[in-house]
Amino acid sequence: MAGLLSLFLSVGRRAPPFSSPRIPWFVVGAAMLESAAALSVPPPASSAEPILTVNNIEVIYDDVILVLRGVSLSVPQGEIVTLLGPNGAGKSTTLKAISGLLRTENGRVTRGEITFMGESIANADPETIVRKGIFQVMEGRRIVEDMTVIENLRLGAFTRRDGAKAIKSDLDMVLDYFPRLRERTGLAGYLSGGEQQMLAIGRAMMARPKLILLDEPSMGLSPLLVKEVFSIIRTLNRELGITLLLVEQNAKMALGAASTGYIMESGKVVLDGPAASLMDNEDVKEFYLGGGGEHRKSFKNLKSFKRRKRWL
Ligand SMILES: Nc1ncnc2c1ncn2[C@@H]1O[C@H](COP(=O)(O)OP(=O)(O)OP(=O)(O)O)[C@@H](O)[C@H]1O
Repeated sequence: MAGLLSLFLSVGRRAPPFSSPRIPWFVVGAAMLESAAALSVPPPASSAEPILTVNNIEVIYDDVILVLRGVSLSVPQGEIVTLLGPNGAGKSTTLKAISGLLRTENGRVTRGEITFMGESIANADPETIVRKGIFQVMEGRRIVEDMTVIENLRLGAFTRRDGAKAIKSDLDMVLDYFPRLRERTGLAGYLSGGEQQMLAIGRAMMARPKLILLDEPSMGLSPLLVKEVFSIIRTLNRELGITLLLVEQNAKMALGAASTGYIMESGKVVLDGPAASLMDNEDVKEFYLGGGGEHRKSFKNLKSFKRRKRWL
């Protein structure tokens, strides 16, 4: 089942519409549960109860490549939290550590704890994590291009056991949120980039998630489509109460939608706080909201980073 999950999370991006279906069946290694030390709970980022806490995690790929070093964050129930940072900072790795997809890339959480709705999920298998209510929409959308829109959406419901009627009703609900998709009856490979992103989000909704991990939804989209996708993200959060953890390069859009932001660099969180105050922060403005560009400095040299306490 982890292989099927990997199918639509990991492949399909570059498949031409009429190519033959390729369904790699990942052989996921045995669970490598670490006896993570009991750590204190991070301070709440808002008044809402956290649905997810990541406490001081370390992640290693291929048993040797240390990528995350003591990352902590808290996602309050019903809110949108964003994770920002330059390429290679470890944002996607953080999402994969939460969704369990790390193990499909020979990575694992070697220290720290991840707690979802009070239960430890660090190093659990991806299917178990989907069943608990977390669904990751991977960077690059990863829809299955040689399946139709409806077939892609139905894939999102593959862990559900509540019957065809409930699934059909959710399919209609998703298509109501994405009316553009209702009109697209051909193969998903022919959808525009924005429609593919909508399909990827719609497919996540079909799993009835409590928390969606969304990796760079604005990637490769025109400014108009970015606005449309973010408007849908806000609507899903407001109307369906879905909590979102959003990784983005578009800091302005992400901080505009989120209640809380975390900024990562070189495998660590270097700054965090309410999204509105991050928007007003001079360093964030310089680094992420227009200034800086190619020559931006590192957060690690800032006094505010040096003063920042780690949750331990
Ligand atoms: N499967 C993997 N095996 C080994 N190293 C990896 C793997 N995936 C990512 N890395 C490394 O981990 C580091 C963090 O990568 P990650 O993709 O998490 O960063 P990111 O902040 O999401 O960046 P981007 O915005 O470019 O996706 C990088 O140095 C990357 O090369």
